[in-house]
Amino acid sequence: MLSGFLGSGKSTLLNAMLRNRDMPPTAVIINEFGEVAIDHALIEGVVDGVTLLGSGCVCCAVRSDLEAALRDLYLKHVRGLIPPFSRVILETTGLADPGPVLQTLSSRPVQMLRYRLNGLVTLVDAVHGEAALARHHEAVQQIAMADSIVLTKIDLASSTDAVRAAVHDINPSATVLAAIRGEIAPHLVLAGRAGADLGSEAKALTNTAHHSHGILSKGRQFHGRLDWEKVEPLLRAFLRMNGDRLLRLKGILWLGGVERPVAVHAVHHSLYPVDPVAASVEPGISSVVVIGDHLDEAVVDELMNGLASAVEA
Ligand SMILES: Nc1nc2c(ncn2[C@@H]2O[C@H](COP(=O)(O)OP(=O)(O)OP(=O)(O)O)[C@@H](O)[C@H]2O)c(=O)[nH]1
Repeated sequence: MLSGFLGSGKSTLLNAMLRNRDMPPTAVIINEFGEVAIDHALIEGVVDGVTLLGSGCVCCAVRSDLEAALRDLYLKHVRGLIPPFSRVILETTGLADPGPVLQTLSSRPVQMLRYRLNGLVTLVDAVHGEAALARHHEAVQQIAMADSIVLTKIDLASSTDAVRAAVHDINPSATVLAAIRGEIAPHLVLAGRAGADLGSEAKALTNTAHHSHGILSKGRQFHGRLDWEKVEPLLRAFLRMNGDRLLRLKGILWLGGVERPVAVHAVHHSLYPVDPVAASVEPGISSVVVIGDHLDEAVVDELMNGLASAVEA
C-alpha cells in the first residue's frame, strides 16, 4: 500500500517503478479523490489489469469497493483474463487516514482471496512535508503507520535533515529511503515489513517512548515463550479499550507449543491472524511495538506488563 500526502509524488514513483525492468509483475489499484482519473491516464498503457476505484475516498465510503476490486482482480487472474501478477500496489488518495484501508487489506475476506499485506510505504515530500505535518493530521498518521518512508523531491531541498528528524520523531522504526523523480530500486520499496528489524526497534523503544505530533511509539522485548491463551485475551481487551487510538501493534512472538516465531499485527480494533515469520529473528526473544495516536503511555505499559506475565515459566 502506497500512501503520501497530496502531491508528495505517489504517481511519479509508481510510474517509475512500473517502467523499471526489475519490477515483478504487478497489478495496480488506484483510489482517487475527485472526478477526473488523472493518475489512471498516466498509468494506462504501462501495465495491464489496472483497476480504478470510483471517485471518493477509499478509506470511508468506498471501502467495500476496495474489496470488490481485489476480488475482481483475483477472479480475472484465475480465469487467465489478465497477465499473471505477483503483487498489487494500492495507491491511496493523499487525504486518506491509512487505518481503515490497512484494516480492509488485512481482513479475512481479502486474505481468503490469497492476498497478504506486504506493508505500507509512505512518501514524504522533502520540501513541503513538514508543513503538511503541522497542518494535516492525516499526514502524521500516514507516517506513523508506515513500514517504510520514501523521501521525495530531495533534488529540490537544500537539506533533508529537518524532515528526516520529523519523520524519525513520529515513527522511529520506519526504514527511510529517498528517491528523485521516483528513481529508486523497486526491491527497496517493496521490502515492506520484511525490511523491518522489529527486535532492535522494540529494544530501542523500551525505555524511551517517542512522542511527537500526538503519536506515541513504545516497545518491549520478552525473554522466553509466551502463552497465547493469555496473550490473545490481553490483546483483545487492549484493542477493545484503545482501538480508536491504536494505529498499529506489531509483534514477533515465540509461543509455547509453536516451533517457529509468529508475527502478530493489529490496526485499530482488528487483530489479524498470526503468521509464521519468514525472516530470521533472535531465538527466544519476542518483541512488541505499539504505535498510537493520543494513546496513554500508562495503558501501553499495562499491556506490556501483562504480556511479560504471559511468559511461560
Ligand atoms: N523535482 C522533483 N519533482 C518531483 C519529484 N517527485 C514528484 N515530483 C513532481 O511533483 C508533482 C506531484 O507529483 P505526483 O506524482 O503527481 O504526486 P502525487 O502524490 O501522486 O499527487 P496526488 O495524486 O495529488 O496526491 C509532479 O509535478 C511531479 O513531477 C522529485 O523527486 N523531484
